[in-house]
Amino acid sequence: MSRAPHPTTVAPFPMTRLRRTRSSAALRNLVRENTLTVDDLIWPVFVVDGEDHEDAIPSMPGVTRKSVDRLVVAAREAADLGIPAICIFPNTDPSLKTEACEEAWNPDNLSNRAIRAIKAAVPDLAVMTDVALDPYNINGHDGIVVDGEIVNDETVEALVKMALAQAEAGADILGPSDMMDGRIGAIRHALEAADHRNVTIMSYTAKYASAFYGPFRDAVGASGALKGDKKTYQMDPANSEEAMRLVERDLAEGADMIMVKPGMPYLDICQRVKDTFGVPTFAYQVSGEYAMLMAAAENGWLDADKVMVESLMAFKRAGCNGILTYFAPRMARLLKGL
Ligand SMILES: NCc1[nH]cc(CCC(=O)O)c1CC(=O)O
Repeated sequence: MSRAPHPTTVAPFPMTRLRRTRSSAALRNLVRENTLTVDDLIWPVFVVDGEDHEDAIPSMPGVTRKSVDRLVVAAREAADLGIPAICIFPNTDPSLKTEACEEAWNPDNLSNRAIRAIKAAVPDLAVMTDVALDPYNINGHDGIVVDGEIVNDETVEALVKMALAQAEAGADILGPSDMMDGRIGAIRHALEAADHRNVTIMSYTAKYASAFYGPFRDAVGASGALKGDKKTYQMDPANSEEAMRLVERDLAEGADMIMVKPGMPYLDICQRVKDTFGVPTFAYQVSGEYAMLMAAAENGWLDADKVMVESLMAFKRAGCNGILTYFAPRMARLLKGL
């Protein structure tokens, strides 16, 4: 992954034939610049109330919402495959959604129950969370809405309570995905004050206002609630300089890891972040990217395994340390030859 300066010493043809090192699998293996391993994978999962229950998400073929008991089984399987981390997203009962989003910091909410159950059963698997109010918000927004405005500072106070409850439940990685200003610093201070010194923060730093989140919003049941769009807090897809400022800001506030989201349409941002800051950098291959590849595969237009491998390798080439991907178990199985 080290990037040499562009070579100026290439001998002219035919002394140099760049095809030579492509001429056999053995040579290709020798000169390969990047590798994809199971250590690169974080598996996003959906949890729902109930027992021994699982429902399909039509826009995400092969992905299901699972009750906590089933999620624990899936988490154990993921750990057995060598997947280092799982990321939990709750499908909250609509009756629990309010304007103030109090369910977000209920120590016994669905997400916190799932964290506890997984950490008890599979302690070595890192558990990541989503820190944002949308699963609990009657408005479907990531922040508290007052007179039509998504209010920043009140939201940050709520996010701090939510983050602390997740840390108490045993989360290893907190993932603030809300895009409010000042939330990383506020969460970091609160974690230190509560002696959660080793809880890490992977900030959704460059999170764009994207149309690729559609299937996810179906999966967590937020599509119906959301009025309007998220453009006053998520980034404009036209911007790259702004992403650099956000990364610098989040690092200064105490983020341990940086995320770019969505993934495939934003590989330039991944590469820029890694080249500029050299910090642990992750990409989220989001629901719409997964849906797009799987829909084509189900039509027989693309080979699912091949586009999975190629799309995930692209993140490594761009400099990412890892990828949140719904393909995680499938990719892990393929890597193991299963
Ligand atoms: N805080 C919400 C959140 N956390 C992760 C995703 C999207 C993930 C995906 O599409 O796979 C979203 C949706 C949104 O911002 O509307």
